[in-house]
Amino acid sequence: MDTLLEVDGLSKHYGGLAAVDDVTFSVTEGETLGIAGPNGAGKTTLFDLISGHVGATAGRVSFAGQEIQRLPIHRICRLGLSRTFQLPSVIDSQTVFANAVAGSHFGTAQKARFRWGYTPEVAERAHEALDFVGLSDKASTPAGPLPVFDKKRLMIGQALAARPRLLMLDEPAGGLTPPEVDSLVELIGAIRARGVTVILIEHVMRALTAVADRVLIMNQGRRLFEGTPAQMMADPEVARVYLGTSAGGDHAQS
Ligand SMILES: Nc1ncnc2c1ncn2[C@@H]1O[C@H](COP(=O)(O)OP(=O)(O)OP(=O)(O)O)[C@@H](O)[C@H]1O
Repeated sequence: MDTLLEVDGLSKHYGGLAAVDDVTFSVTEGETLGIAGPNGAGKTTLFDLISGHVGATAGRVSFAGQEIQRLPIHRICRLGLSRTFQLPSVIDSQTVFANAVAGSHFGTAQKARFRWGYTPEVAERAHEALDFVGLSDKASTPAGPLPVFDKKRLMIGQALAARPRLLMLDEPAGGLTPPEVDSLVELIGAIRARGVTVILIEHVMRALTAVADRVLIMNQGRRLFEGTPAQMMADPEVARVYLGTSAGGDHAQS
């Protein structure tokens, strides 16, 4: 399989703090990579650097053979890389459908040619994405009052409406009940089955080990470990730095 994402020597410094410090890894097309590590390890900053939300201090990000570290967010999205956020970032005042349209439109290269602001193709992608995440029946309801899992699914729907080759999920299982985590694992399995490459940051060990082919553990901005979920669970350094901590230990029970 071909390499889809290549991260090489990527760093982000905030003054004297190296939030991400010389991180190198790659992701193969069709693979699911899990990222975990203690709070403040630099996981979200790593996502922000890859998706273009934050500029790198040093290093290179290559997506489908093209360097993207200096491209604006919408260009990166239109190349086929979309993401979700740790906290549900849906537009509360808009309907579920309008939220999906926003994601679909963001990922579409063509300019809006219709006076109501989106093309039939954009609407079609939005409907299809809502159907896929199981929110079609709520399409015309406002997003604001939705429960957490619905908002998280909507965020995933928005990202999928952009038709990504690579989907990056930031703590999708955070705040969910155990049955919701099961549904999420199923949903990520269905996304994988479509051939979409997935990178997820996840503290909930049950979710991480269920979906990830490979795991990258970060600590203090650096890569601490890379291997299979089984190798991770047996690694003494990962146990010492992450799984043995209250964060990792508590979440491992979830
Ligand atoms: N805009 C910023 N300005 C200054 N420091 C920042 C900024 N963003 C992140 N940091 C710092 O960078 C480090 C890494 O933060 P980051 O949010 O990437 O960690 P994380 O691994 O995602 O943590 P968590 O699991 O708690 O979400 C932390 O020390 C954080 O305080």
